[in-house]
Amino acid sequence: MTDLIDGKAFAEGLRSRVGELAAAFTAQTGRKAGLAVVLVGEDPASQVYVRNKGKQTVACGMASFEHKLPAETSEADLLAVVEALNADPLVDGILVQLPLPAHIDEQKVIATINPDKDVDGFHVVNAGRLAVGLPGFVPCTPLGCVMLLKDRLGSLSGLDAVVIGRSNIVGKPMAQLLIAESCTVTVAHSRTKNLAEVVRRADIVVAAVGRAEMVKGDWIKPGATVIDVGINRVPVPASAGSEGKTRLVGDVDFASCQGIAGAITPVPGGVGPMTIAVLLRNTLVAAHRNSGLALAPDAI
Ligand SMILES: Nc1nc(=O)c2c([nH]1)NC[C@@H]1CN(c3ccc(C(=O)N[C@@H](CCC(=O)O)C(=O)O)cc3)C=[N+]21
Ligand SMILES: [Mg+2]
Repeated sequence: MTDLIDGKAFAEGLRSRVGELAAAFTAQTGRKAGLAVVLVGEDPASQVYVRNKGKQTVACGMASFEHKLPAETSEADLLAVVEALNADPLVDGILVQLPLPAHIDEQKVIATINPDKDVDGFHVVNAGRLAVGLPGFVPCTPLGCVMLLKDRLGSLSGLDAVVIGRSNIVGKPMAQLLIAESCTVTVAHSRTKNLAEVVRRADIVVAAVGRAEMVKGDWIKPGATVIDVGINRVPVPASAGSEGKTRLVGDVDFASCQGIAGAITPVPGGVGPMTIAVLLRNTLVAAHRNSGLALAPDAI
């Protein structure tokens, strides 16, 4: 039997703890913890995420500041918005929605965010802190994955983990976090030889390649825990009334893992909701640090 890892339910629990601590923060400081989200352009998927983030931020008792800028916004104007948010004492966390339009240098924008407001954990200072084991902000998706893994497995020490994907946003920080949990970590990617065989060694598989249903059930060691980070919108197979319809699938072929994996995250309802919940958690941590207030490291 393959268990379902219910990321949606876990994320709800995390958000309710964040909500309680956010209320305590407001009682202590007389203000709400604040998250600013900057969206450049009109990408429909990005608009959905930004709207969900805004709603969940408010539902947790935090302040949401949304900055929607036209697709033609110049890099200089975007940098000026980020600098204004850096200087705003009501803004604890800043998220600039990626990807940005092609005429804007993403690295330059990320480098402009104050690392202590970088709740995405994308700034090189936070990547460096993670790499050397200093406290800092950890990217939300991989941190959410580790929370789900520890909830399922307890200690991860000594387990073989294979991360498929080497992005700065998921694959690399995921590998760092799993090393910190004392896993034996392999980072596989599009050039990996014998990928199926490499994945077959894993007790933990984290799929973050961005290719719909690429990881097949016969790549999975029986009983392994499978975390699917992929969010791919694919056309629904042709049938009456299905024209133009799409559905979300992960990077893992979910159906073929049934009866083989010990546990698997679904898409939707797995890692996605955790990403937003961890973002709110990081924002609350930022609010405490930036106000000089203590928050126990294991409080959330
Ligand atoms: N600076 C920045 N930080 C991000 O964290 C960031 C970003 N840019 N750009 C876009 C990606 C994508 N992302 C998701 C968040 C939640 C879901 C999520 O909640 N997904 C739901 C389904 C949502 C749906 O139906 O489309 C689920 O998996 O159940 C998905 C994707 C954050 N991102
Ligand atoms: Mg890759």
